[in-house]
Amino acid sequence: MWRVAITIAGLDSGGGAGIHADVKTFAAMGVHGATALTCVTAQNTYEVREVQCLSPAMVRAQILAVWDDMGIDAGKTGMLGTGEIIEEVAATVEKLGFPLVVDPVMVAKSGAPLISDDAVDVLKKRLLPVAKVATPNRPEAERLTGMSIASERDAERAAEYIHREYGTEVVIVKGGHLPGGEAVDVVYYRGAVHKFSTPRLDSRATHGTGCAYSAAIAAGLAKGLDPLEAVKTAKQFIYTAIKYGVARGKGHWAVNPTAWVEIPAERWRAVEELEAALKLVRRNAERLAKAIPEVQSNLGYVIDPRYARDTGDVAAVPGRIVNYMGEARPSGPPTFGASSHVARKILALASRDPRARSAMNIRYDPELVERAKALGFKIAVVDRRREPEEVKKREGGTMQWVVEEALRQTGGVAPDLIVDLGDWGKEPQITVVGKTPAEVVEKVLKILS
Ligand SMILES: Cc1ncc(COP(=O)(O)OP(=O)(O)O)c(N)n1
Ligand SMILES: Cc1ncsc1CCOP(=O)(O)O
Repeated sequence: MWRVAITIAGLDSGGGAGIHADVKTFAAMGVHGATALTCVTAQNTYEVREVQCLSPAMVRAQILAVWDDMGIDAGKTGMLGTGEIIEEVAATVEKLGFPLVVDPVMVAKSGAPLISDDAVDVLKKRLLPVAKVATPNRPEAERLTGMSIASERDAERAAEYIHREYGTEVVIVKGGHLPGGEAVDVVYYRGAVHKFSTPRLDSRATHGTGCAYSAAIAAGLAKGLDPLEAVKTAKQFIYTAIKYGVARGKGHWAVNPTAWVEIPAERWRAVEELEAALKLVRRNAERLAKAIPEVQSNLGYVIDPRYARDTGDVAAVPGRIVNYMGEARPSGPPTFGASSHVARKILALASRDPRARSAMNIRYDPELVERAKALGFKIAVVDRRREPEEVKKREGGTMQWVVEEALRQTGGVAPDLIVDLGDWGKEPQITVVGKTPAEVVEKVLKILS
């Protein structure tokens, strides 16, 4: 059954925080996202320029319009703007009774206030008592408790205080603003303290973190998860959203809630496409056997370069494509991390030209190069004997150097072929490059015909 979660929050015109972050999160977590907009902000990754809030009655009307039609399984609040809006939201949620996650948003990452000073008191006295979960960060918890928080122990005390003083059932003091190699969230729930941690990411993409995290918890509650299960999943979710943030803008880049579903989808797609290309290899096994070098061949395909970090993100053939009794034969099914050489070349290529996501190494033969030339393929020729000694010594440096040399010749656009003339003890070979593995195999077949 479809579950419905509502975000009662502000709009960030830059799309990084507020209702954009929340609705993306709801979608990625598989619940239907509804919204009750509180305020519009003219905002980007580095500043809030203007703020205009709706009337409390209009906020209530949005919540009721959703409630009267679909019902609401859980909700969350973000930027509420004014004390009057907070009053109205608290009264409405109290009446309807759905579980509410309160992200007590006070200040934007860029430093602009998102709630009036007098409203903080209303938030404490009216909204926190009707909330099931509250997710203050360190400065917000300090403002709600009047305590100074410098350690995990302080965070525990603050969480317990918020529960005791305001009656919120589950209080999470987030660890993002505390020092340490791990980001530890301290959760007070039913008289006990629980901790959830992930490695601290040194990332510029933190705009919208609190929004997406609280939305992920609300999505979990909407699905009927126990609060601790919801927090555990939300913690992994926000780690991924920060790690694969939206690298655009001059300030704090936006978190990327869609990474949660886009990365698994990308990995699935890469394997499917590689499998199809390997079928093409099997159908042309005799012809392709002539292209297999001494070191054997591999055919790799990297996931969308926005998400590619290392060779674990490149699907290839474990045990390579071998020449078995005059037939090209893939030794195993497409697997991530199965290639080192070809994968490193692909990573270097795709980081410069995102369309170049697949490659296959084949035997060097001047005749094949001539045929490729006649076909109009773009060719770069790299003499590895010119590779600087310090690059040779660096683990994995050679593949990167070969690609950089090739791209230097083609003005940064990936060529169809990189001809590597080899070195002492290094077999010369040709790397055929393309957008997809099927395109690469087609190119190899054309050169061989
Ligand atoms: C409209 C709107 N709502 C909330 C915020 C807060 O987002 P951010 O500045 O990224 O802070 P965290 O929520 O991540 O702690 C905002 N800027 N705009
Ligand atoms: C050994 C070697 N050297 C350059 S390509 C190649 C074969 C494919 O290697 P990998 O399976 O690591 O991609």
